Amino acid sequence: MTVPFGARLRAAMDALGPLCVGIDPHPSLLASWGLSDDVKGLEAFSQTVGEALAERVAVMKPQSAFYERFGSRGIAVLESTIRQLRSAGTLVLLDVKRGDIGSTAAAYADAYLDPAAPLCADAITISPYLGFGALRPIVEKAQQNGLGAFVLALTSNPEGAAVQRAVGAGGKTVAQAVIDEISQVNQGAKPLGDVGVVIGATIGPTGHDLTNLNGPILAPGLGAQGGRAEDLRAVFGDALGDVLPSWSREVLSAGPDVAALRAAADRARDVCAAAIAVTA
Ligand SMILES: O=C(O)c1cc(=O)[nH]c(=O)n1[C@@H]1O[C@H](COP(=O)(O)O)[C@@H](O)[C@H]1O
Repeated sequence: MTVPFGARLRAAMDALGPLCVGIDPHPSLLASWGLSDDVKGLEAFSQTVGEALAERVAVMKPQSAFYERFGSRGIAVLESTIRQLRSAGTLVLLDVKRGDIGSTAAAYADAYLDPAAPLCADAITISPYLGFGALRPIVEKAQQNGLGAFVLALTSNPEGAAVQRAVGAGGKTVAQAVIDEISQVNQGAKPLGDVGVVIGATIGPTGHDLTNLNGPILAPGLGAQGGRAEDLRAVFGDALGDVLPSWSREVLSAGPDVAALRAAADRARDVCAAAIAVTA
């Protein structure tokens, strides 16, 4: 029987600590690693990050945009990166931020959440701003296949607030309505539901209610965007135990040395684990 994504994620976080490392091969990082800004550089970067961190961190999150830059050859590198990480046993969250009308959302589900698809990951990021209901085909496909999805709720960028914190007819913010929809999907799942939210570590206290979420919370924005582990408690309160802090540039800039990358990831994990433990 397929083990659901939420259970696999909980086990990975318990075994390896609360850490997601993003694979974001920015041109500036390729340059600082001494790599060329081309497919060969992209491939070397991805392989080194995988070699350094696969099996050591709970989740790795390749950012699709940096692979798409190079067209089909970049996508081929993304495919092999996902394969390399998954075969090492690391959970792969593919950051593609998809979201469309239902019939097209179903095609995105086929592209990323079907075990037979070349780009199949353990989970993907999705955007609910065409309506949460339009994402159902993605959520259903994920759950059928023991996979997951993380829905953008309160993003780390300052521009997100105008949309996400707007108050709808029921008196709830748009983000709270999204959180509540996810809570329904995750209801009763043990130890954790398969559908997560994305809430930036940078946003400060907002008063959103995560009590019934019963799902993982991806918290990007640490390091390069100014978020700090010490901020997590103010943002997430009692939900801290389900938070998966995510770091990209801050950790990646320690490369290309494998030992230095590992040390940076260990530091990121340890500061977050300590911040989370304070209130546990
Ligand atoms: O979905 C995401 O991962 C995401 C959501 C969000 O609210 N903010 C955010 O920064 N991200 C992603 O997280 C990564 C952050 O990278 P760094 O700023 O280098 O740590 C990028 O790949 C962003 O696309």
